[in-house]
Amino acid sequence: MASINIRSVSKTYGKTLAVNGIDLHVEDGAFVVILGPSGCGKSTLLRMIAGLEDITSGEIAVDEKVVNDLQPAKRGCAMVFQNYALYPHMTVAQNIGYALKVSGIARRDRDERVARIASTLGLTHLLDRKPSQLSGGQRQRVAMGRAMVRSPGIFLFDEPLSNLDAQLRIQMRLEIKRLHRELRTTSVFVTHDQVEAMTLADKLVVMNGGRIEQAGSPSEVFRKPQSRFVANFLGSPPMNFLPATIDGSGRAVIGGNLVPWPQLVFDLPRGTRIELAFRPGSAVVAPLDGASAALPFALELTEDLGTEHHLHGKVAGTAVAITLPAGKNIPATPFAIAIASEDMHAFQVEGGQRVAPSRATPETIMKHGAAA
Ligand SMILES: Nc1ncnc2c1ncn2[C@@H]1O[C@H](COP(=O)(O)OP(=O)(O)OP(=O)(O)O)[C@@H](O)[C@H]1O
Repeated sequence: MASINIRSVSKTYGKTLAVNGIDLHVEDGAFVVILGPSGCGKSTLLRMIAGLEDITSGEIAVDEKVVNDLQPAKRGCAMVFQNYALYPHMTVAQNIGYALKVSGIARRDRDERVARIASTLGLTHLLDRKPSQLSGGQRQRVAMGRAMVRSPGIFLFDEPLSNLDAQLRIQMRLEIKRLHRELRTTSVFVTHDQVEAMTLADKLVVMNGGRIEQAGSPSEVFRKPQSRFVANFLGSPPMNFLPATIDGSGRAVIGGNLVPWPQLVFDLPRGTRIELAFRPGSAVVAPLDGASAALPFALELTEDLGTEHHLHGKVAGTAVAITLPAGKNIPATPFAIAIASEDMHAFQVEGGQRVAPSRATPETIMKHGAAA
């Protein structure tokens, strides 16, 4: 096993800045997932760790040894690709054992190791088949076996599940999780699938435009997104964003009305444009009586998904979607939606950074008025 230290790493292709000053520490035995939209630089970063791309500036160290100029084979990394990259003319056993053969390991040792790995991955009965005689999931397992056979210090996964159908994806995801629990090999896994990222990661790294937007435990990143980009990227259905303006006393105004949360006082100049944001599942139906901390909701459309209802409508002219558990009654009359103040996030329009309300004290509530 090994740790990885990435320090101020950048990569340019001609005029394209693919990776822009990344700092990242991957602890020994950790499972780090790099998540981001297409083109954000995640594969380039992974390929630089593997040694398949030169580093334009900065350094990458494995166990504190700088590997910038080290050949891929000497870095102790094994990579699993999206397209499996199996040798079509070799059997499963030969594919898995190839790296051992090349490095001169004796036949008996080789067979033993291949048999052990095949058994771990449930491939024993397929050892004599060629890749063309395997399903997508089986091929992916062979690719994993080929990576595991050299007992690398680091596994690098480049979207390994994206060619599989939905059911197989879930199955392989669980298998990768089980294998990591068993082997504890330091792993870096690149994906644009947020469910994969949330379920596999010890540490989740969200990338955008060649930079890290946020890194932390999946629940921390989900619960406390540090930027509008992260807030919008994680969660399905996505977060709702309500444009608001800060008034002279630090309170947010939406559609000409003061928001009904006295706790939400921001240390921002009057006129600053922000967005208040909440997850669809954070809202509950409330009476439209003006007494509760709730926003009037103009319902337009309801979708019944069996386990939950999706309610689409508007709050002060902005499209909003909320989810309610199946079995909850949807009022026929106009209603409001209530959201706990701690479930409300706020982001500056300028730059998209998270803004925290200044600490609400009884004095601030007295000063600004308890509108709730
Ligand atoms: N060999 C190359 N030559 C020129 N530009 C490249 C090369 N490889 C990648 N890029 C560019 O670098 C940026 C990052 O690409 P990269 O493949 O790392 O993104 P990604 O996040 O892995 O995307 P995807 O999820 O689509 O694979 C993109 O703008 C891409 O077009």
